[in-house]
Amino acid sequence: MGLSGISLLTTTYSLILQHQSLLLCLRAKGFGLDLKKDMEGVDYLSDERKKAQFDVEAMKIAWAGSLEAFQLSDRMAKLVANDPAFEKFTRPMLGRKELIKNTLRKAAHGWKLIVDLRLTEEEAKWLRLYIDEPAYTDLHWGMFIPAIEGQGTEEQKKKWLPLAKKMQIIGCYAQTELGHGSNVQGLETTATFDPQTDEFIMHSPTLTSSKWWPGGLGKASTHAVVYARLIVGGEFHGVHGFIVQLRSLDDHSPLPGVTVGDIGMKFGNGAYNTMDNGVLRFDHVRIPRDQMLMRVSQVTREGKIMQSDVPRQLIYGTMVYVRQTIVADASKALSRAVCIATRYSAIRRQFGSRNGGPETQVIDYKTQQSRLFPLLASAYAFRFVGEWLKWLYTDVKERLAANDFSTLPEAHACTAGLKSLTTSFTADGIEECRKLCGGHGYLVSSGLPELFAVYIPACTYEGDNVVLLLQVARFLVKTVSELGYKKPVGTTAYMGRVASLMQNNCAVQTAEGWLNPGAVVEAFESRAARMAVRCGQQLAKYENPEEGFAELSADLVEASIAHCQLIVVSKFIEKLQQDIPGKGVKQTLEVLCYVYALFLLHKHQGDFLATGYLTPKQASLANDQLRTLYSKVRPNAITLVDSFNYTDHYLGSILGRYDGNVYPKLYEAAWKDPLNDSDVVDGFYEYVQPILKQKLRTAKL
Ligand SMILES: CCCCCCCCCCCCCCCCCCC/C=C/C(=O)SCCNC(=O)CCNC(=O)[C@H](O)C(C)(C)COP(=O)(O)OP(=O)(O)OC[C@H]1O[C@@H](n2cnc3c(N)ncnc32)[C@H](O)[C@@H]1OP(=O)(O)O
Ligand SMILES: Cc1cc2nc3c(=O)[nH]c(=O)nc-3n(C[C@H](O)[C@H](O)[C@H](O)COP(=O)(O)OP(=O)(O)OC[C@H]3O[C@@H](n4cnc5c(N)ncnc54)[C@H](O)[C@@H]3O)c2cc1C
Repeated sequence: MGLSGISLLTTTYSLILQHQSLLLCLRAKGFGLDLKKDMEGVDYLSDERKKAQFDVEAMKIAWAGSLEAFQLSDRMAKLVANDPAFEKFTRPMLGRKELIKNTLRKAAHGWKLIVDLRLTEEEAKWLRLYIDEPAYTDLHWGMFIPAIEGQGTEEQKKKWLPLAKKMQIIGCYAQTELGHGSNVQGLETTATFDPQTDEFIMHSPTLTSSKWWPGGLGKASTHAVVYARLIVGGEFHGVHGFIVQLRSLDDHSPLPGVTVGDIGMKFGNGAYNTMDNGVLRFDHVRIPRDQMLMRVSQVTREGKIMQSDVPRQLIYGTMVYVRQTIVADASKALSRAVCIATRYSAIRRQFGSRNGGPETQVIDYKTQQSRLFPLLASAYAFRFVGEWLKWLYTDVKERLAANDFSTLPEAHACTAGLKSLTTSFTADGIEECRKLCGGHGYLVSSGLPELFAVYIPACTYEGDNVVLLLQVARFLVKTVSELGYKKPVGTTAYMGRVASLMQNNCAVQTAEGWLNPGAVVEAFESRAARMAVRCGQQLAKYENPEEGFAELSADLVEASIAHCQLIVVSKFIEKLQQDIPGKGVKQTLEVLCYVYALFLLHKHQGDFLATGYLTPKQASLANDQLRTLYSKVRPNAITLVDSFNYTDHYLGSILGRYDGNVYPKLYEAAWKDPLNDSDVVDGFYEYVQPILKQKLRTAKL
C-alpha cells in the first residue's frame, strides 16, 4: 500500500473514532452511558501534524523571538493553565458584580504569584497575558506608572513610584471625558493654581467635563493621573497631568469633593466587562502643587510657569508607549483566532465524499484558504513588526531619558499608524475567523465571540484608528513638503528616492517574478510614495492648508495605510535577512511573507493600478502566485499555528483544542449550560403552558 493509501486509512480511522465518540456521547445523554468513554487522549490532528515541512520546535523559538523568550512565555503559560484559580469557562455567564469580584480575585492571586515567586517584570507581563482577563492592574502598570515615569520629575518619581510598584496605591489614567476623547486639547476639567495655599483646585465645571472611560477608575483605583487644563493667574497654559488621590486608603470611600463610579456594561458577555471603566467628577478638590507632573512644565511657588527643554508632546508620551504594546498584542489576538479557525477547519468536513469515503476537510477549499491563510501570514507579520516597534520604542525611551527628542515624531507616527493598522485588521480578522468556523464559531464555547468583544475596543482606545491615521498623514505631508531640503530618515527614508519611485514602473513579467523581495518592496514603496506625493500636490491647491487637509482627509488616510503596510512588509523581509535556525523554518516564513505582501497587493490592487506602478497583467500574475503560495502553506497550516505554543486554557476554545476532539467536547459543554439543569425550563408553567392550553375563540390564525 502506498503512502497516500495509508494516509487515507488513518484519516478514515480518525473519522470513525470521532463518530464513535460522538455516538458514545449521544448515548451518554439518552441512555445514561459514561461520558468519559469518549476518545480522550486521541490526537485527531496527528495526520496534519505529520505533514509539517519544518521543525516546529524551532519555529516556536522564531515566533517567541529567542529560546529564552520561548522558555519564559512557556513557563508562564503553564503556570496559569495549571492553576484552577484562573478558570475562565464560566466567565461569560457571570452577572456583572460576580464578574468584577472574580476579576479582583484573579488579580489578587496573580499579584500573590508575582510576589511569592519573585517574578520579573517580563514574567509578570506574560502572566497577565495568559490570565487573559482585563483588570484594573492593566491600567495601573500599563498607564499610571508609565505616566509618572515619563512625565514626572526625579523627585516625583522617587515619591510615587515605590508606592505604586508595591501596589500600596492603585492608579489609573484619567484623560478622556464625556465630551472629549480624541481632542485632548478640548478637555474641560480644570486645575487652577491657588497661590494662597500653594495648591491646585481640581474641578469639573460642566457635565461633559466628567472623566468617562478610564479603566480601573470605576471601583478599584485609589489614585489617578488626571489630565486637566492648567490655569494660572486666570490664564490657560495647556493640558497637563496631575496625580490626584480619589479614595481613602483606609476604607476606600471617595474623598470629599470626589464623585466616582462605574460607567456600566459594555459590549458582549464577560469580555471587557471585567474592567471597571469609570466616571469621575471633582468639586473643587485641592491637591498640593507638587502633584502636577512637572517634567515638561513647572509651576513655581510664586505661580510662574517654567518650560523645560522637553517638548510639550511628551505629555502624550504614555500613549506612545501603550500604542507600541497594543501592536505587540495584535499579533497575539489574531494568532489566537487563527489557531482556532485553522485547527477547526482541518477537523470540519463538508461535501465531497466519494464512494462513501470521508468528506472534504473545509481547510482544503480554496476559498477557505484564501480567507484563512492571509490571516495566518498577518499574525506572523504583526509579530515581527511588533518586535521591531519594541526595539524602536526602547531606543526612543533611552534617547528621551538623555533629553534627545529627535526621534519622537517618527516614534509617534509609527506607533500611531501601526496601532491603527494592526488593530483594525485584527478586529476584522477575528470576525472572519468566526465565520470560517461556520455556525459553531458563534457559540461562546468556540472562544471567538468573547475574543472579538474584548478585542474590538482596541480600534478605539489609545486613539481612534482614523484619528491616528490622520496623525500619520500629517507626518507624511510634512515629510513630502520638506523633501527639497531635508533628507528623510527611518521609515520614510524611501521618500528620498521619490523621483525614481515615481518614474520606474514594475518589471515583473511572470508569477515567479513576484518571489523577489526587491520587487515586492519596490512595489509597496512606489505605491506609498505616489499616494503621499499625490496628496501633497492636491493639498498645494488649497490656500488654507487646514481646509485642504480636512477636505482630502479620506485620501490622506489611504496614503497613511499604504505607508504603514509598507513598514510591515519591509520589517517582515528584514526579519528574513537574519539568521533563523531550524529545518525549513526560514523557507516557511518566506512563504508567509510573500502571502502577506501579495495578499495586500491583491486586496489593494486599485491603488497599485491607479498610481500607474502596475499593469493589470502584473496584478493578475501576483494573484496567480498567491494561489500557488496557498498550496505551499496548506501542509504546514496546523504546525504553523502549533508554533504559537498556546495552551488550551489560553485559547479557551473547544473548536481550537490541540487534540481536535471537537464534537464530543461541544456536546458535553452543551449539557453543562445552566439552562439544561432541568428538563422543564423556569417560566414554562407561567408563560408557555397557558398558551399550549388555551382554547382559541377565533379560527382566523
Ligand atoms: C495580575 C497582576 C498583573 C501584574 C501586572 C502585569 C503588567 C501588566 C502590563 C499591562 C500593560 C498593558 C497596557 C495596555 C492596556 C491597554 C488598555 C487601554 C486602555 C485605554 C486607555 C486610553 O484610551 S487612554 C486615552 C487615549 N487617548 C487618546 O489616544 C487620544 C487621541 N488623541 C491624541 O492623541 C491627540 O489629541 C491628537 C494627537 C489626536 C491631537 O492632539 P493635538 O490637537 O494636541 O495635536 P496636533 O494634531 O496639533 O499635534 C501637535 C503635535 O504633537 C504631535 N503629537 C501628537 N501626539 C503625539 C504623541 N503621542 N507623541 C508625540 N508627538 C505627538 C503631532 O505630531 C504634532 O506635531 P507637529 O510636529 O506639530 O506636527
Ligand atoms: C474600552 C475602552 C477603554 C478606555 N480606557 C480609557 C482609559 O483608561 N483612560 C482614558 O483616558 N480613556 C480611555 N478610553 C477612551 C478612549 O481613549 C477614547 O474613547 C478614544 O480616544 C476615542 O475618543 P472618542 O471617544 O472621543 O471618539 P470620538 O473622537 O468622539 O470619535 C467618534 C468618531 O469621530 C471620528 N473623528 C473624531 N475626530 C475626528 C477627526 N479629527 N477627523 C475625522 N474623524 C474624526 C472618529 O473617527 C470616530 O469615527 C477608553 C475607551 C474604551 C472604549
